[in-house]
Amino acid sequence: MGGGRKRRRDGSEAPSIHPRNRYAAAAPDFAALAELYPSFRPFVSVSERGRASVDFTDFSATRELTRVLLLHDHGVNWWIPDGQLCPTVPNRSNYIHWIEDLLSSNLIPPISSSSGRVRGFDIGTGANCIYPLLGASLLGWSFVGSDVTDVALEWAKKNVENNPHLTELIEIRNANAVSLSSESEAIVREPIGENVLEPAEDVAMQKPPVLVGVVKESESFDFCMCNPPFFESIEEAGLNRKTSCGGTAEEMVCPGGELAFVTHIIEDSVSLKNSFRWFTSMVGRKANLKLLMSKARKAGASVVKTTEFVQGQTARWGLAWSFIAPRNKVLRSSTPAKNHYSFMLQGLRREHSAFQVLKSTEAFFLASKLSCKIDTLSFSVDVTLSDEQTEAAILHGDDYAGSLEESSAKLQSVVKGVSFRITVFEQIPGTLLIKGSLLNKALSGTFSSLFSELEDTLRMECLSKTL
Ligand SMILES: C[S@@+](CC[C@H](N)C(=O)[O-])C[C@H]1O[C@@H](n2cnc3c(N)ncnc32)[C@H](O)[C@@H]1O
Repeated sequence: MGGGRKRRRDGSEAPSIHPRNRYAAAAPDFAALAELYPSFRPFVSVSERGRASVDFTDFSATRELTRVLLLHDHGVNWWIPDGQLCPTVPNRSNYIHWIEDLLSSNLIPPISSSSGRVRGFDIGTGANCIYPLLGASLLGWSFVGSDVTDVALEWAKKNVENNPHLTELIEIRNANAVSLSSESEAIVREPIGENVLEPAEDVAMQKPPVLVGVVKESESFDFCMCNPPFFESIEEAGLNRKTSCGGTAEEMVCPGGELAFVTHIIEDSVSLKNSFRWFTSMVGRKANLKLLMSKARKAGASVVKTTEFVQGQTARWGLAWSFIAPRNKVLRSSTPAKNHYSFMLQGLRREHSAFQVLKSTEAFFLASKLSCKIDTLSFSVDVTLSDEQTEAAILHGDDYAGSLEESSAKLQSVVKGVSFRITVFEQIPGTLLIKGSLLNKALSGTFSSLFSELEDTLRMECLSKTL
């Protein structure tokens, strides 16, 4: 997922605009847009060399640019009142295309949808309603967009109604209109994991509903997405003076910041695991991303993926998780099972020594609730699935594509004990080779998907690379 990448000064790969983004080949042509849209003209200045530019520290200029890009390139009529959060169209499109990648990847099987149309849930759609408008106009997806403030709900509805070709596709829902005392709300408020940020979880408990109680019982969605209120205070929100994208306290701030908000989504996702194929959220801090990945795993997610979005001056990540068992990757009669996998980590800094990576590998399997034994002499980690985990992988997972009888017969023949071994080799300083060997052949599907997740996790921790 992602296109060709540039290297940062520290050797890690910088994220790049999604290859299917409308602006991947060429950035918006301000001069041409100013010719076509007189209302945009006052916001465009042309340098002596003839280069047209827009002052991104001017809210009115940013808003007018968004308006003309949505109109010119997407056929969408759009407006927001002064001060509301103003989205940048190319940046927001990257999140939509990443979800498109997740949906089309073979990682997990599709859910059956009655209409055949992709259906998404945008948590906190804002007055700008940007994700439903982009998803519906670019890809024909349908959406429920939720919010809690009067201004967001009023303007999101206006933005939908002003586009009659999209009104059938987008429903705006007031998350506060659901009863907080509903039974479903009580079901979800069981914190996940032990001791990972209890204060944030406590704060999340007092917040308005996010998914549970807002999603109706009979509903199912291909994905949810969210650009959460990132900050704990409006002072923290006001730190980026290089752009003026507006944003009121209600939009940008929530008690506990993004960590509490996304924790709330993860907690809700446990109760709604069968109602969504993918749960996703944007995350603004790398330290939070790591914590949230671990929370999703502790909550029982079977797949956790991340990406880094190109987002101007500020870094932003995408986090996705699912409870659906990963698809069968091997063990079809025509596909021989693969017993060895490997990948390289290059351009590592000193703190990412072979020992540290070995410890991170151990932490990854422990977070996935697997038992493992680290050997610091041979630089290896042996991973063992319990009998129950092995049974679940074979009978309910996708490690075997045969009938129930065949699966049971296979179960009898499974050799119990160490399932696979991960070894870390230092090739040259700054380059590590990670090898995985399957010792219990019955678990090749589980092994291949866990190894691919380990690769994603180590790359994210060590290299800041899109996964
Ligand atoms: C950072 S803004 C994102 C707006 C828009 N999606 C965007 O990307 O520009 C966060 C939004 O979440 C909304 N919000 C806060 N708590 C919420 C909740 N419990 N349920 C739904 N929306 C919520 C806020 O009102 C705000 O509009």
